[in-house]
Amino acid sequence: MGSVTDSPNTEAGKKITVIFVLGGPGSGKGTQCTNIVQNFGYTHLSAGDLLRAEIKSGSENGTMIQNMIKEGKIVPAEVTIKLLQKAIQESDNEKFLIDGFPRNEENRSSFESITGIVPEIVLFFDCSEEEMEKRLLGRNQGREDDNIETIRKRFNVYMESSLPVIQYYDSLGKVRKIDAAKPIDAVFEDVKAIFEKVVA
Ligand SMILES: Nc1ncnc2c1ncn2[C@@H]1O[C@H](COP(=O)(O)OP(=O)(O)OP(=O)(O)O)[C@@H](O)[C@H]1O
Ligand SMILES: Nc1ccn([C@@H]2O[C@H](COP(=O)(O)O)[C@@H](O)[C@H]2O)c(=O)n1
Ligand SMILES: [Mg+2]
Repeated sequence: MGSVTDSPNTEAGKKITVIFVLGGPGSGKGTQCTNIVQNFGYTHLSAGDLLRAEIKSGSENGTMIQNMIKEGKIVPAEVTIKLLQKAIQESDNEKFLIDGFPRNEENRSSFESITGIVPEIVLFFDCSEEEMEKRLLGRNQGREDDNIETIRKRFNVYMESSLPVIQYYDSLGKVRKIDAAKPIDAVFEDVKAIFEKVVA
């Protein structure tokens, strides 16, 4: 990986299928990715989880990443893309759910120019802010950004920077919008219907 090729989603001779999983903070991206992995054999790469692991690893970028996450800001694309590339290269799988990425225009355009990978489809979990706030405040996973002050900042970043990326993919006909306000099992029924149509 690292350069644009004639066959954009090809890495070391294997065809890579990438699905971006987008939606607001707390819309249920991680929850549904777990279900998709169990049922459809994808590997789940959460950009947020990779960044949190980078902090824990004691990397030189750790303090910068931690400060950005506390403020609900988007880490420079170059950092997140390196983590995603490494995870893709180290995996034996060819099918990836990339959760929480691209989060802004810089994420999107840098990923495309650096990797040449284009998503097969983009899953968009659509949920009201009121419901997402309730879920995040009840999540109880010890995340430093699940407090009301940071949650509000994350919502602002989502509206200003992430929604335009979803709109961009919608203009390309790639977005599959899901009503994420339903109960978890009902959301997964809708997700399944979409995946049954995706060519493996
Ligand atoms: N459909 C749902 N109905 C009710 N609760 C849900 C639903 N989906 C997920 N949850 C719960 O909401 C919380 C947030 O879900 P999850 O971590 O999957 O969201 P996320 O989109 O990955 O959030 P983030 O962007 O912050 O990582 C979790 O506690 C999860 O159990
Ligand atoms: N592409 C991304 C994804 C995430 N971040 C930072 O991580 C925080 C948590 O992300 P989740 O998807 O786990 O909610 C997010 O608020 C950002 O600070 C990022 O910078 N770039
Ligand atoms: Mg998540």
